[in-house]
Amino acid sequence: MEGTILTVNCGSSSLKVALFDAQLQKLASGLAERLGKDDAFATIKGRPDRIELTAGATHESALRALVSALQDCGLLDAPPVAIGHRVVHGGETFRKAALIDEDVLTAIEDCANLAPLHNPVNLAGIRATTNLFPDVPQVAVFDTAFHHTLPQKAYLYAVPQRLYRDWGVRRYGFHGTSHQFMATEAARLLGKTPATTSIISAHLGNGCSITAIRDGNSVDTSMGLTPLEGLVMGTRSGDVDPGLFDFLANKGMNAEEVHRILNNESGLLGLSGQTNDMRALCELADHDHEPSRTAIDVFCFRLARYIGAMMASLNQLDALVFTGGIGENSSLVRKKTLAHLGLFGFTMDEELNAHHGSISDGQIEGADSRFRVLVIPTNEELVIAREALASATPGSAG
Ligand SMILES: Nc1ncnc2c1ncn2[C@@H]1O[C@H](COP(=O)(O)OP(=O)(O)O)[C@@H](O)[C@H]1O
Ligand SMILES: CC(=O)OP(=O)(O)O
Ligand SMILES: [Mg+2]
Repeated sequence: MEGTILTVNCGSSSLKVALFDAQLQKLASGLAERLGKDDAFATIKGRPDRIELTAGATHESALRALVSALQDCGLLDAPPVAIGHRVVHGGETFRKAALIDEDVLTAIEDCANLAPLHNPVNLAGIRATTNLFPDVPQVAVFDTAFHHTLPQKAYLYAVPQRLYRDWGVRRYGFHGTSHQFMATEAARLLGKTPATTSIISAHLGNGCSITAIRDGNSVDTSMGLTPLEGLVMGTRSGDVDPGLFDFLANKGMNAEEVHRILNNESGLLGLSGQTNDMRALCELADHDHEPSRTAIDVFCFRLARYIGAMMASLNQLDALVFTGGIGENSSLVRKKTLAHLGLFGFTMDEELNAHHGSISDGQIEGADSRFRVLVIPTNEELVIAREALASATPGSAG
């Protein structure tokens, strides 16, 4: 079949789009940043000129500008055949991608109280593309869907069960499209099928999460009710003692302030006092900036602890996989993390770790390692495009 598939990933102040052909080859991608601010702008990858956006540009106006830039490139002369949207929280309602109609929109709205930072902007993106392309099928692809196989022992918090029954308080997990892609890619690289492959997938981007995947199914993951739990992230704390809330309340802080500290001012940024950007932190650490070293140490140690914890959910481990901007690019983070895991039998090949980019199979473990360790670039957009095509035009996608 012919035609293109547009994918849309709306973040709080950014918007990422990608365009694929019907064979799921990427044709173009674009990014709008600093939305809502005076200096909002957009770019199409590979093109030097910035697309100026009006001050305070919304997701809708940015999307319109990016679509018209794609049209100027001759890539979107006809409307796409399907549009896939990343939707962060699908609660317990969505176990797979859903073709968007009024009921689905209402259900996504209902999940918004579980992800107040993410779902409302995801909905804004859906409304924007609906206005631009009213006749094109739109598909919601949920971060949480891949984790619907979590067993109860992994998703229940040890709090009164009525919190789960009445309000849906449980662990959901996120970054599902990336973890799912890792399961498929790792199986391919190992010459196996996903259904018989068990991995630990570490997605380390601005948001970070780790998932134990047993025979292709998510069986434990580090993020919980919201994308705040678990690993140290760019600006999010990950795990803290829940007693901290009390403590800060007694210091006079309200819920909003505590939320801001833990979501926006913590993680690598909070520890280093400088930046949430791992690349910049590595440079600072090279120049003996002690707080940056500390930030990297805490990040890697937390990650190593979680890798250990994920082993409890598996009965075999075919590979530990690193992905996301940090996982794919930071040899230092991989090295420091694996250094904590000698007792499990992990070893690393320094050369392979430093130069994995030139090696197509992604291998970085040492010859004597008990387990394979792989570096695999993630491709959430491809998963979204594939799901969108499959849901919008059943029978056409492989
Ligand atoms: N060469 C590199 N070395 C270390 N960190 C890197 C490198 N390249 C990118 N990163 C880090 O990856 C993170 C962004 O990851 P990415 O997956 O692109 O984020 P997002 O979650 O927004 O998609 C940033 O912390 C960035 O500094
Ligand atoms: C759910 C989540 O953490 O997403 P991101 O990594 O895009 O912030
Ligand atoms: Mg990314």
